[in-house]
Amino acid sequence: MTTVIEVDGLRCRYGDFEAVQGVGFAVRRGELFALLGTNGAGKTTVLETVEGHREPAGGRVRVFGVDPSRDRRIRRRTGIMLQDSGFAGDLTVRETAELARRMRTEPSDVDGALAALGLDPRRDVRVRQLSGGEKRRLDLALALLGEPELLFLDEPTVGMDPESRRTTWEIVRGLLARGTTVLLTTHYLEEAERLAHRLAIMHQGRIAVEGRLVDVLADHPARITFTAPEVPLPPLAGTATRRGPRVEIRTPHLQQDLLAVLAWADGHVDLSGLRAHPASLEEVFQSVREEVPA
Ligand SMILES: Nc1ncnc2c1ncn2[C@@H]1O[C@H](COP(=O)(O)OP(=O)(O)OP(=O)(O)O)[C@@H](O)[C@H]1O
Repeated sequence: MTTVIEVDGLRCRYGDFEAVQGVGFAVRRGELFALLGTNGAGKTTVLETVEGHREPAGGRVRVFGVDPSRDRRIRRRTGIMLQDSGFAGDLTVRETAELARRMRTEPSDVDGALAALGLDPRRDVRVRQLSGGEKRRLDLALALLGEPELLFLDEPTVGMDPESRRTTWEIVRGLLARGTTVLLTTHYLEEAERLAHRLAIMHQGRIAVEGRLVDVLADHPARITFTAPEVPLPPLAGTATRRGPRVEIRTPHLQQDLLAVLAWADGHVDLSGLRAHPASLEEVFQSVREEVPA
């Protein structure tokens, strides 16, 4: 499968401060790679470098096989959804899209892009009168002009209501199905869970966790919880903690420990409220925040 983005040993500095300290990942064609992270982890810096807006202090970045900071030709093949498109607020939606179209070198269907984002009824409204969610949809419509092969989405659904967010996810899924490659940064873990083929969690300039969601979750302890009388528990692969009658078992072997608990309880102990959960992305994120020393 073709690799669209290759990042290897990337280092970025702001003066003496090394904001990105040896980051590497690859994104294949048609794949959505989500870059998650704690505040100030370095996501935006990585994104800007891959977009070609920033030169690395070290390491190597290739987009469509070339250095994005030196070879501008790849810009025709990419779309960038900025945090704020920066167009004048007194232009209408249609005028803004038309202006953005003229800045692209290849033909673009302005009306199609606005319709795809449900902005048709708002085409004659001034941009400053749009809601926050409508502005984000306009930013996405502008990024889609020219039908880019590679799309950079920086916090695409901030300010959107749940319905607009779902519509945006549908649009992104449609783009992926047509082979578009997407690099996404988001603070919404659910967004990454729903869209990402693979993801990375950054913390303090480094990637702490990377992989497919199922693999990332499988690498973290699952939880078994129940309420039971205070009798000794069976031998377990995981670690059990008790708070009164409430028992929580954190285990790398969910099936094995669940079977052990069920066999132990069988016919003797009432396990009220028994629940078994694989790790959630929220828990993985939390453990990254806690485990990597500052
Ligand atoms: N222009 C700058 N000058 C100095 N330091 C900067 C500059 N821009 C970013 N930084 C610092 O670099 C680090 C990484 O910033 P970056 O914006 O890439 O992180 P982020 O992961 O996108 O954060 P957030 O999720 O909070 O937006 C942070 O510590 C930030 O304070």
